[in-house]
Amino acid sequence: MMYPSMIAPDPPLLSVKNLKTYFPVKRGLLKSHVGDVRAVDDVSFDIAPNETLGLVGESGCGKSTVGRSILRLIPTTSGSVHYNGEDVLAAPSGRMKQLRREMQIIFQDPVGSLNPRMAVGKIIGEPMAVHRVCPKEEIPDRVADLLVKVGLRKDHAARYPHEFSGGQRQRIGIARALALSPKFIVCDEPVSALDVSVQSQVLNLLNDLQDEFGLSYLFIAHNLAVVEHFCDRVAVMYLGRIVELADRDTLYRNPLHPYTKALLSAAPMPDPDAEKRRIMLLGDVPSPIRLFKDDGKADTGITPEEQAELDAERQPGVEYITRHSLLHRPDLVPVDGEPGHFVSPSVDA
Ligand SMILES: Nc1ncnc2c1ncn2[C@@H]1O[C@H](COP(=O)(O)OP(=O)(O)OP(=O)(O)O)[C@@H](O)[C@H]1O
Repeated sequence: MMYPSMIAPDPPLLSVKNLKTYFPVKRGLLKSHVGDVRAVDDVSFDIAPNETLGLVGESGCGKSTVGRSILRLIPTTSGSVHYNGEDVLAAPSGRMKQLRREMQIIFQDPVGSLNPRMAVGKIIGEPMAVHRVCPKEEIPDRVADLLVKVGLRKDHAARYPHEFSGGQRQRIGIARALALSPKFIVCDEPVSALDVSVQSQVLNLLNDLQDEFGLSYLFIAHNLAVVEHFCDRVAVMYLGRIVELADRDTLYRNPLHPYTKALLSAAPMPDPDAEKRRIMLLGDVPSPIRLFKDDGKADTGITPEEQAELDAERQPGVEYITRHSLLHRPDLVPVDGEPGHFVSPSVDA
């Protein structure tokens, strides 16, 4: 199988190969196993030192599950994750604790992810104490330095999360992620819950911190416009699989997968001169439990009545793609003449 990884400079900091994370679906009194939600279904990519890879797709396509699987916050089904050449998924618990210092996460919801009963200084200082990164008495100074680095004040350490705005809370979340001097951070929709004006400030902060500390990011977002100025490469995810991967400029200039085209068509882009074809996605995302029939063909799951309903939504001048028609193979094929550009072939219904 062809891996999109080949384009990241060697050796990569993070290498994900054929990652699968399925959640069992259990039904009935006996809780029998009736199938699996294939949240992540054969995903491969690399991230180079100092690089940002964007992972983009609609809600439920499996982006967060990829991030959590890499950090071993949830169990994976199969595949491998290597960090600096080391097998993360097979690391014994003692080693995993050390690896966690280097691999961190910033969550979407700065409110829910900060303990409301802890002062900010404790929230940021606690990981330092647990991992014994320095003598205890040095922790307050380190916390103060981090607060200033993320654009807050030293005296904010004594305050509680509810005393801050959404953007400030996300800065606290970022300071907490930086507390252990990581090299790799999963940024899981870090600006989605923030006002647009605040979003760019937090993105600028993440950019500056990347330069200062040589960080690599897996940047998860549902909005292609957000990742446009932030990511070096972008992977587009649909139904547990990557359907297209390319460096940022290539992807925005020449999107090839119909799903990427539809996402770009829906995203508000800053270039008013660019003539944009309107492409809309129709219908629900198919269930990730059962995507294929026994003969290997795509299970579109659409009845003639549902098809008629979808047809009724159509407007003139707009190209429509039904989400059910977007099932695709897990392998990515290189695009001729565009190094580093990979796209997955569709599965015939
Ligand atoms: N713990 C779980 N148990 C069962 N199913 C789960 C679990 N976590 C996620 N899923 C399912 O896995 C699929 C992928 O979810 P995931 O949260 O990774 O998607 P996402 O792209 O990050 O979406 P969002 O942006 O809404 O978080 C969804 O169908 C979701 O319902």
